[in-house]
Amino acid sequence: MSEAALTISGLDVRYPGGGRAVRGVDLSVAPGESFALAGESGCGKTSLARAVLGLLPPDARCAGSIRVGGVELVGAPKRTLRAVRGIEVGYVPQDPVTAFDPLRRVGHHVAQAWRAHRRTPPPGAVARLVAEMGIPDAAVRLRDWPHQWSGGMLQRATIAAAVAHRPRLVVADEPTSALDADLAGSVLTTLRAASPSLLLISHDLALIAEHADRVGVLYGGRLVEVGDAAGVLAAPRHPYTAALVASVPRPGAGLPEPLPGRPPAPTETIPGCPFAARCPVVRERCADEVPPMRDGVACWAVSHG
Ligand SMILES: Nc1ncnc2c1ncn2[C@@H]1O[C@H](COP(=O)(O)OP(=O)(O)OP(=O)(O)O)[C@@H](O)[C@H]1O
Repeated sequence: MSEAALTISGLDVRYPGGGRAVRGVDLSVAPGESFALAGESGCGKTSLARAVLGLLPPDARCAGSIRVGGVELVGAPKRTLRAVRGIEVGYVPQDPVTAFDPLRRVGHHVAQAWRAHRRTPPPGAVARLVAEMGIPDAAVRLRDWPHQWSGGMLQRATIAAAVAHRPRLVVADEPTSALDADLAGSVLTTLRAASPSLLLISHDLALIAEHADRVGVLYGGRLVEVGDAAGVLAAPRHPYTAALVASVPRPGAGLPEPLPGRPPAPTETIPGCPFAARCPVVRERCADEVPPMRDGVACWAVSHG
């Protein structure tokens, strides 16, 4: 079997003040795979993505292991993280408009992918790459200013920059949240086709079902369900995933059911299942024992009937 593009084991991310945003997460992304992380706001998706990119704030603490292409990133010196980021791991930001300097031409931004590593883009490479992302007349259009491009075109340019060095993995944190719904699908199709493997952060379950091979659902910093994306979202097994799916409005499906209560704060110490306080099928042991991940679900009610 070929080596995973990304292997995360026992990952914890803590912020000053005791906030534990990610708690003991294990996951891996295979070469060629698109893996999505889903969950409510505050569940730890961005903290996990930033840990992989080596972009956590300096006072954040990371424990456990993150391996990309055999290189351990947790505890690695800044020099190693800089060498990996942009070369082994590409990054597609959330909002393409703010990612561009309005006073620099679009081509300058894409060429930064080389300059950031003290390299010069080979002749024609920037235009070729941007054309591959579906921008017509790329060589000419690269001389435009960012305001002359639409949000969808700019996001395609950031994808071009993210894959310039043929990384093992692309990390994209809500890459379509600033785009119209009709553009989101086509940009994700481009992103997926351009990425050798993809860690996609999104709260849009419909986009995940369509554009990810597997999904991991995070709740209170813990992974509660992992599996085939379309399958998990069509027939969720964890009560939290089921509640998340039921809270999405769907045409012709009546009113969505809002999720009652609030997710736990990262500063809370929760001895058992993080979802216990909101769970419709809660058992006695859920309050005291963290359910282990079994067969893709971390839930006492599912794994013990
Ligand atoms: N720099 C920080 N210092 C302290 N706490 C932080 C910091 N960044 C994030 N947090 C907290 O960690 C928790 C997880 O945040 P994170 O941004 O990773 O979640 P998320 O699922 O990506 O949410 P969103 O979708 O809103 O971005 C939240 O409670 C957040 O307030």
